[in-house]
Amino acid sequence: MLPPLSHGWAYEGGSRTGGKGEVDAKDKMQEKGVSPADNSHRMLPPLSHGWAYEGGSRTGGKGEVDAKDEVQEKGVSPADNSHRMLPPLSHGWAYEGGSRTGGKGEVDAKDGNDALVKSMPRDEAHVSAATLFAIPAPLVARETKKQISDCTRRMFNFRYGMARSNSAFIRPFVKPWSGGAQRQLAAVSGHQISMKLRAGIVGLPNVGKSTLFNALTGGATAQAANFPFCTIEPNVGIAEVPDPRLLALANIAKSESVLPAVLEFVDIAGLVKGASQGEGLGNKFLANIRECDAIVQVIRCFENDDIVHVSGSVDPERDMEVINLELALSDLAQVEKRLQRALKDKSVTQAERDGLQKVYDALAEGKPAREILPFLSEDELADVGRLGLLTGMKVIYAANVGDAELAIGNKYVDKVREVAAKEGAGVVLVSAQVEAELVELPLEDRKEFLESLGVQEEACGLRALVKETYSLLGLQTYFTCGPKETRAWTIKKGSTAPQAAGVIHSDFEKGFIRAETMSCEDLVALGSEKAVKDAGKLRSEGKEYVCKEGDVMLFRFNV
Ligand SMILES: Nc1ncnc2c1ncn2[C@@H]1O[C@H](COP(=O)(O)OP(=O)(O)OP(=O)(O)O)[C@@H](O)[C@H]1O
Ligand SMILES: [Mg+2]
Repeated sequence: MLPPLSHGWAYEGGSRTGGKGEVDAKDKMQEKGVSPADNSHRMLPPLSHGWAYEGGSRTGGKGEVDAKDEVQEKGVSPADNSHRMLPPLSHGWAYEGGSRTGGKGEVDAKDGNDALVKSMPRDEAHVSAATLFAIPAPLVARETKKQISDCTRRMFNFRYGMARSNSAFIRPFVKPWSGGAQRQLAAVSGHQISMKLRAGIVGLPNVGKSTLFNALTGGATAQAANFPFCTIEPNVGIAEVPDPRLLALANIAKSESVLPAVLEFVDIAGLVKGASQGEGLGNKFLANIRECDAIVQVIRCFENDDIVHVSGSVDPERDMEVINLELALSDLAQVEKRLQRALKDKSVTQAERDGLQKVYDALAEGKPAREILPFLSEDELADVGRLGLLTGMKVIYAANVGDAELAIGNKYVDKVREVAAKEGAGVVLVSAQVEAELVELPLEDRKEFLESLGVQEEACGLRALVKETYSLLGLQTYFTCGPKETRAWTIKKGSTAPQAAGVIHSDFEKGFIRAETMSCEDLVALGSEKAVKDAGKLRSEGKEYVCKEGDVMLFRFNV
């Protein structure tokens, strides 16, 4: 029986029913096919506000809870959250928890207007609004499925989950709503949207994935500890793309706020040999990685007898092979299943079947899908392209070394480089351990700490990893810069000025006239827009202009 709450609960996915149900009861829980008595194991904490439970909770199912008054966040007292007061909606809201930096949300609104609620004062938002207000785009009201065009200052409903990391420890995590086919994600702050892409972190158990994830996302969302299968439920978090140019620009414009570009990372359970046959846990969560745009494969390259290696020794080549094989087998199973269905399904075209067959053949020969996908026609790709094949994604190998080796690497890293070179994949040297220590330090001390390790900030670690992911995904940055904010925007390489404008708002693209453009380097070197103009380096670019990395742009548009 549930505690007598004055607001509703929603349950979904039945541990007992096997089906889905939803409850919205004032004081009594009703669930399809489950009598209240059966639910005694579902007792929830007697809170005056809501929680949501998700797979791995004591229900084993999914749920979401509406809160009325305010939201309680793990480790943060309600007083601290006064700025997160929930709006008096008939429909409730839950907020991001665990870390203030991670997660992305869901617009929970009856219609677009319902989603328009109180904004969070900047000074209280310990991280940029970009990270807090990260939501799938285009914004869609959940119930009406209508697109919401005005994204101004909304609060978002974050689903909570309870992950059981081991038998003794239960912690909340943030579960994203991936919005079905809306793969293109965006971060929202104020009235602006920027493109956000996702990278999935995979690797053997206990190699440092969660440690790296936490450092990347600047929080402690994922439990990281020295035992294999520490992570069970996937963690999702947003990493700000570090860019020293932002601060330099913000200083010039005396901007009130600075908003970096963001990338999203997903941390899943470790994969082991035989995962595709159900060994271990990771395979279950590969589905989360299928929604990603790229893969970061963490390879253990540090020696430490205290940290268990599931295979008993450090051997990057073997480890890479195990992981890549499991990814390929998982893809093979996926394509095979789909192919069988497609053969019976009359709505699937012959070209689509051919596409599936070609990919199946390549995978069966031990080739990654990325080798064959570029050779398929658009029609052939239509079906297989939706499968989110893991071996079809670009990979970055993150060679995780001990702190002393971050500057120069070691023999294991050389091995990773050798294998990666054959595949044409990138390698980034990181030390999850160093990164975990770095995020604890105040900004001004980080550089010094890295210098003590003989490391140049940009050359390795998270910055390099994010940068590499960025370039792997074919992305580049441009800036908008003014007294209100300085902001980095993500665009695909080769984007034209109107396309770049469209990342901010579709109206900017539609009504594009010109873009006042200067290079970030010029602006920083000359110190003001006026100086850039006087030096004849402020350009007025038109519709055909292909943006360059680091352009600072001001769009003139007319709608
Ligand atoms: N570069 C490193 N040097 C030394 N120790 C490290 C390094 N990276 C990670 N570790 C340690 O390895 C252990 C495992 O880390 P973590 O929990 O992040 O691994 P994981 O890959 O997420 O594991 P799982 O698959 O079980 O979830 C932790 O104790 C962590 O501190
Ligand atoms: Mg982990």
